[in-house]
Order: sequence, then C-alpha cells, then structure tokens
Amino acid sequence: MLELQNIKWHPEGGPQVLNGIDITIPDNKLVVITGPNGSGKTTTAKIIAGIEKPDDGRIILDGEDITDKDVTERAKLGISFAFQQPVRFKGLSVRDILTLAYDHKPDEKELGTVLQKVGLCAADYLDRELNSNLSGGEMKRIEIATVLARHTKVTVFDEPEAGIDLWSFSSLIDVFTDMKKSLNGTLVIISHQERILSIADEIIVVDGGRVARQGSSEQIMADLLTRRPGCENCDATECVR
Ligand SMILES: Nc1ncnc2c1ncn2[C@@H]1O[C@H](COP(=O)(O)OP(=O)(O)OP(=O)(O)O)[C@@H](O)[C@H]1O
Repeated sequence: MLELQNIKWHPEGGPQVLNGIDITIPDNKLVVITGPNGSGKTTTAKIIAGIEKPDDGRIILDGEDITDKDVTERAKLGISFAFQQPVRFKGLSVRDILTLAYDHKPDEKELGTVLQKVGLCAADYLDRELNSNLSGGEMKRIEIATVLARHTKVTVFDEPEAGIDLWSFSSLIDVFTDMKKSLNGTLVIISHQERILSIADEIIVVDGGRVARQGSSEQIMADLLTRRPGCENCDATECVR
C-alpha cells in the first residue's frame, strides 16, 4: 500500500501547488487520478516517483517511510513512472529496452509475449530503433511493455492518452483492461479520459492541490459527469464556475 500523508510542495520562488495531499493507494488496484488542468496531478505523480521532493508530509510504501529516498532508490523499491511523452533512445532497439527492463535475460518467447500483450508483433518491432520513426502510439505501447516486463510494485502513467489517435486509444484501453485482470502491483493512471476513468477500481479527484474526493469508479463517475470537482456542497441552481 502506498500512502501520501499531508504532502505540500511549491516550486522555488513560485506559488503553493500541493496544499496537503492525502492519498491511500491500495495494492493490486487500478487507481485513476483526475481533476482540472493545473490542479497538481503530474506534480503528485512526480512526488510519488521521487522526481520532486515534498516540502512537508510523508510518503509511506508498505509501512516504510520513503520520503527521503531518491528516484533510483524508489525504482529499486518497485516504483516506476511512465512519462506523458515517452523518451526516445536513439541507437537502442525495442529488444534492448525490453531486455534492460527484465531482471534476467529474456528469451525470444518472453519478448514476443510481452509485445503481444500491448498489441505489437515481435517480428515487426523487436529490432526497430527507438527513434522518431516510431509513432506516439507505438512508443506508448513499447513503454507499457517495458512496465509489464519490469513487474513493478507501483507504476504511474501520466496521461497515457496524450498524443494518441482514437484507434490506438481504443487498443490502449484494451491493454489497461487486460493488465487490470492480472494485476500484480498497482497501476496509477493520471487521466482526463472518461473511458480510462470507467475502468478504474478507484478514482481520486485532485483540485487546487488537494484531494477533493476519493472513491469507487461508480461513486465518483456519476458525480463527475454532473458536477465539477469542488462543487459537491454547492446548492446554486446556476453554475458560475
Ligand atoms: N517546476 C515548476 N515551476 C513552476 N510552476 C510549476 C512547476 N511545476 C508545476 N507547476 C505549476 O503547478 C501547477 C500544477 O501543475 P501540474 O503539472 O501538477 O498540473 P496537472 O494537474 O498535472 O495539469 P494538467 O491536467 O494540465 O496536466 C500548474 O499551475 C503548474 O504550472
């Protein structure tokens, strides 16, 4: 279980961005963090991965305080972060990046199976270079394949839908739905997309650097489709926000 307790953060010389984030992320669940633009979702993800250090508050993984651990130490503990725009590594092939992700030398069958899970054919992709010839959707799938190969405890995806066409988006949803069936760790997805929200076990709504709501997908979806975050206690008949 991953807990964020009263996390506060502001950039140097900038305004307060996180104002006391309290989140509990249970094991083996697909958790989606959503909320308005600029509400602090990516910053929260960076705090989980250790890319940013909180000014205040604690991060607890399976009972261990990991607040002071850096990105590398957290990666060793099984926390990984998939960027909004996957990083392209010129000179490395898909085979190289997947092989690096495993904790042993994978055979051809393993490599083929993991690519198949993300809808890519090994014969077409294993020896392709991770350069700009790969589309955004292909890069996203390869990145997800590396996450599957890594078997991490907590994986955070920042807006996996970003830059993806509708067709690829549909198959990405299938990939996440499949991953959910055999979850061996926790998936945290930051997203604005209704279809991703609808496959979540839990949804966390962040607004103004705080958690506005956390609950099951059914509980939160109904509310989100009718009200903006932060409007829960408002009785106005006309919305002015
Ligand atoms: N290093 C930084 N320096 C200055 N401001 C920052 C920095 N990092 C984040 N912010 C600001 O903090 C706020 C929250 O940013 P964040 O990226 O966490 O939002 P978000 O909820 O992920 O938004 P979006 O939905 O648009 O991706 C924004 O106003 C952003 O400009």
